[in-house]
Amino acid sequence: MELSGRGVFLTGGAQGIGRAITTALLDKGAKVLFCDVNADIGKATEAELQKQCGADNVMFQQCDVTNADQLKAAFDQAVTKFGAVEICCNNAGIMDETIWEKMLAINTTAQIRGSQIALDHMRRDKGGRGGVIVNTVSIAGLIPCHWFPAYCASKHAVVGYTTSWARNPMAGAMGVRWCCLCPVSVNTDMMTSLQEDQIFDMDNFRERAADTMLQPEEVVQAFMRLVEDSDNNGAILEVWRGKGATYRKRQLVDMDGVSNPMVVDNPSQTSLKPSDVK
Ligand SMILES: NC(=O)C1=CN([C@@H]2O[C@H](COP(=O)(O)OP(=O)(O)OC[C@H]3O[C@@H](n4cnc5c(N)ncnc54)[C@H](O)[C@@H]3O)[C@@H](O)[C@H]2O)C=CC1
Ligand SMILES: CCCCCC(=O)/C=C/[C@H]1C=CC(=O)[C@@H]1CCCCCCC(=O)O
Repeated sequence: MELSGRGVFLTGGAQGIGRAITTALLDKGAKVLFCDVNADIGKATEAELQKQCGADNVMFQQCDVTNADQLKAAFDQAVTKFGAVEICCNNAGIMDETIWEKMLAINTTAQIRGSQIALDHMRRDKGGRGGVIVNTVSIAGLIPCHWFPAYCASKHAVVGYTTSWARNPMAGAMGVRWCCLCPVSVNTDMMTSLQEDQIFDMDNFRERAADTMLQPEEVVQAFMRLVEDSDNNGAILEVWRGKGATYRKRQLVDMDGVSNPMVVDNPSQTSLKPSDVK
């Protein structure tokens, strides 16, 4: 997928992984509306990115993703500003077991709602242009993690949701691809500001996390692979330090959309192209 001129909607973009993704998309010529609950950091990021990439290409909107009306209004603003949204990144997330219901509302419910809003807008069978929805999950969406059971559950749910839509028999007609971005620990505020009571067994976690920590830019490279490779749908892309990004699962698709999916589990098969699919 060529990114130049594409409209993007991204949540949780004021800092961390969301900001890094926004910056990389702008560098490739896309136009991004990012939202965040934190207005101070959001506005400061907007000012910096507008200076770097042009005031017309990037815009911030304050939005609490757990508020359905605010989320829809922010998405609609991106559509109005750019003409269409063809890339949607549901990225906002928190890690705090003490407020697990709020965490599920942000990490799971809002990512599902954001996906539904994007699908309604993008689907070709209802007049849209098609597109790709990337949900920022985590390795914690794929394996059990004793440090944060509720966080882990919030992420597993998103993997189930995202990959289920990818398997929809109407996927080809809808022309919308679905992807899960699954990094291990990343050097962002989420990790550096983590307090003792927010997870279990913190000392053990810190030891493990320190050994595996990625920089946001490494996650961005994986994100770009998901978005730019129009041949995949239902992709679960793991990102580990030292190993780079590896597909756990994806479906190869026809060039014109997402028909004839073939599930590929073996990373050695991931160089297959749709023409290889029988
Ligand atoms: N940092 C890490 O080690 C990893 C993070 N992730 C995931 O990556 C995503 C981004 O996290 P990071 O950039 O690391 O964290 P971060 O804390 O640096 O950035 C998250 C952003 O989301 C925003 N946000 C939080 N609640 C919100 C709400 N209700 N409405 C709108 N925005 C809200 C925050 O204000 C912040 O700007 C999250 O979904 C997280 O679960 C996945 C794997 C590892
Ligand atoms: C290889 C062990 C890494 C464990 C610690 C870690 O890096 C955790 C990072 C988390 C921060 C936010 C997330 O979403 C990350 C979850 C990653 C879970 C990895 C669990 C791996 C294991 O149990 O061995």
